Amino acid sequence: MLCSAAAAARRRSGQIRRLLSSSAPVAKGTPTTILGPCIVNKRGNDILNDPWYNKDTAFPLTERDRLGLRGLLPPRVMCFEQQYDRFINSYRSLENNTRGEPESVIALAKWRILNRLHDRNETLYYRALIDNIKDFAPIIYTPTVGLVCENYSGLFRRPRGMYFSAKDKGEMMSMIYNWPAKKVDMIVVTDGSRILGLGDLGVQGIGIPIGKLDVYVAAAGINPQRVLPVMLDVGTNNQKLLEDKLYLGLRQPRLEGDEYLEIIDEFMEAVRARWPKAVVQVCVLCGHALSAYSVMLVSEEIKLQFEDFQMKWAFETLQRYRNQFCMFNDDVQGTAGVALAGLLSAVRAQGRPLEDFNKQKIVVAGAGSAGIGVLNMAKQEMLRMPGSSEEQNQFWVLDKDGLITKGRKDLDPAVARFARGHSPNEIEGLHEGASLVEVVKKVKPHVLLGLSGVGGIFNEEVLKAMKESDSPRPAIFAMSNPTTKAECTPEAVFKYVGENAIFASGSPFSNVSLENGKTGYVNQANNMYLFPGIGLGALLSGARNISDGMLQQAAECLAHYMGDDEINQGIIFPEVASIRSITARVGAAVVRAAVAEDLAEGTSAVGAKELKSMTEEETIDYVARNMWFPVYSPLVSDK
Ligand SMILES: NC(=O)c1ccc[n+]([C@@H]2O[C@H](COP(=O)([O-])OP(=O)(O)OC[C@H]3O[C@@H](n4cnc5c(N)ncnc54)[C@H](O)[C@@H]3O)[C@@H](O)[C@H]2O)c1
Ligand SMILES: O=C(O)C[C@H](O)C(=O)O
Ligand SMILES: [Mg+2]
Repeated sequence: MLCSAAAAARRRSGQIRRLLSSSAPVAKGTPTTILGPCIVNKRGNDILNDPWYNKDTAFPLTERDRLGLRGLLPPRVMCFEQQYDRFINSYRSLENNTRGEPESVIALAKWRILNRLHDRNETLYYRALIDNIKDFAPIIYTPTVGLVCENYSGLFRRPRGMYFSAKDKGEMMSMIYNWPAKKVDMIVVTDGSRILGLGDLGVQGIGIPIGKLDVYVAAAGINPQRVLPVMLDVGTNNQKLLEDKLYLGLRQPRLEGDEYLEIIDEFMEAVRARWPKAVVQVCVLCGHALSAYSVMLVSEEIKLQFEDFQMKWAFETLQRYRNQFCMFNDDVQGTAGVALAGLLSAVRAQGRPLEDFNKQKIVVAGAGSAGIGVLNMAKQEMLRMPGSSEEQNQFWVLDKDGLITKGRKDLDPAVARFARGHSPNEIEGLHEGASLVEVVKKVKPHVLLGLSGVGGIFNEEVLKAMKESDSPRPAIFAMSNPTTKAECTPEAVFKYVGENAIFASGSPFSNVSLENGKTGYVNQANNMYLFPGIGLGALLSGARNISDGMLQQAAECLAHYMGDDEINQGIIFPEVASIRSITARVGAAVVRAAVAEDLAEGTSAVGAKELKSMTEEETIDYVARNMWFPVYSPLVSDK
């Protein structure tokens, strides 16, 4: 049926077709597109209340008749495009009606309207999200997701995802079967202990896995029926929450040590028991509405993303599970790749060859899970450059106690490699615990990178010192989230460091209009540019583990995505709007790295041999074609 909003709709479907590049030849070995109707077992209100099947007013008359929907909906049948326009219009009028109100009020109002749609009609929700990712990402993801987590117990209306608590010890193996979906491709799990830069938010941290998985669907086309957000509630040390009458989590201090690990171990084993390799098989037609463009993803092994665990558990769980499960820690590994891409772009922006990366002086504020992850990956990259050695230390790392030197008492082994000084007393004119401004003044770094979780620490004095950087294009990465925790604003950077500065932040900021009429570009250095591609690449390669090589290739892919012209202007990361195309490339880079390392076991649809025979372009095409795309599918057979 053609609807009256025809012109806009046609334009949009043209864009969608191009996005899917369905005219491109199918890569050799690509699984065939599955067409044809899926049959739903439900009837009547059970369908209307199931966001996966629900089409609201768009159920055609035949489906209304045969699914017991007649009389449960107003008589007029709307088409998808009309519903879409109606939703976008109401979203825009909300924007108009809330003008002038505090930002947090507007952001939460926007989140509510999107969340209601998510709860009601997933097809429409994900289509709106994909088409408007630049506008909606800051609502369903960073920074608004932080506000949602802070207020989660009050905002809670309907559950989403699974909750395993310390009280469920011994029960998880059976609980995992309460999850209704037979197949799960991607799990994002948190224990809520370090939510963005907001600290321990206990059970309220569930908002993060939900937001990350929304990005997985929008950016990587992971089938939303096969994602599982998980909260492991082992208590909280947040006194305010423990005293909050509305708090929905366990009212007890966090478990520590073996008690903690026993909970995580039990959850991991439950996941393995429910979705082991043998159980997951090729499924040609199953009971959910596949889009006509979709290709079935055949998950061989579940992929797990660990998110927002406090540092000690982030590293411990990564070491504990990375060889046994197909998992990665986004804050340690995803962030590292994004930061590395930014660091390499900063070298290019200076007009220097990439080999000069090992001559960059880099000051890092924050030696936590993200900071250490970045340092390790950057060091690994430097060691690949000619003339590098383990002894050469290009990093100055600060934590809450200032510059970290070899003289630091109880030096954390993870950071020892980057501590300054050959001996406790010889620290190049700086001292243990030196302040950020002292370090920047003395070192004149090429890059100042913040992963401290402390807003505003790149203050006027620090930024003015960065103006004296040895780089013609000093780079400032204020990567802490959410917005209030950013180490500085772009306005301050372009004012105090100058118009040549390169700026990137973890949370989104607007470009800055400079006094000379030029634009000061703001880049978003957020792991959202990598984790969807890492997850999708791992899934499609059928890799059992996610290796350093796969992560390295993902980062390099992102680093090379931008052209020289853009880099010269200070644009070092792509537009969020192009996230599907970036993710296709990153995913392909991950698949190819897995193949090169002999880790790719392939899937039931595309075997290891076929993956191996694909060219780079064919791999990108293969990844892009395996992205789920939301369209209504017939729910009754017309045969
Ligand atoms: N942009 C992204 O993609 C991205 C990815 C991961 C983490 N992050 C953000 O990075 C921040 C840190 O995350 P994390 O997991 O490393 O946290 P963490 O708690 O593990 O580490 C924080 C570190 O910052 C240090 N610190 C505290 N105050 C400081 C100060 N005044 N000066 C210098 N260092 C200071 C702490 O000592 C600690 O080493 C969070 O805000 C998080 O949201 C951003
Ligand atoms: O969630 C984000 O926006 C990025 C990152 O994972 C973080 O913890 O800050
Ligand atoms: Mg995170």
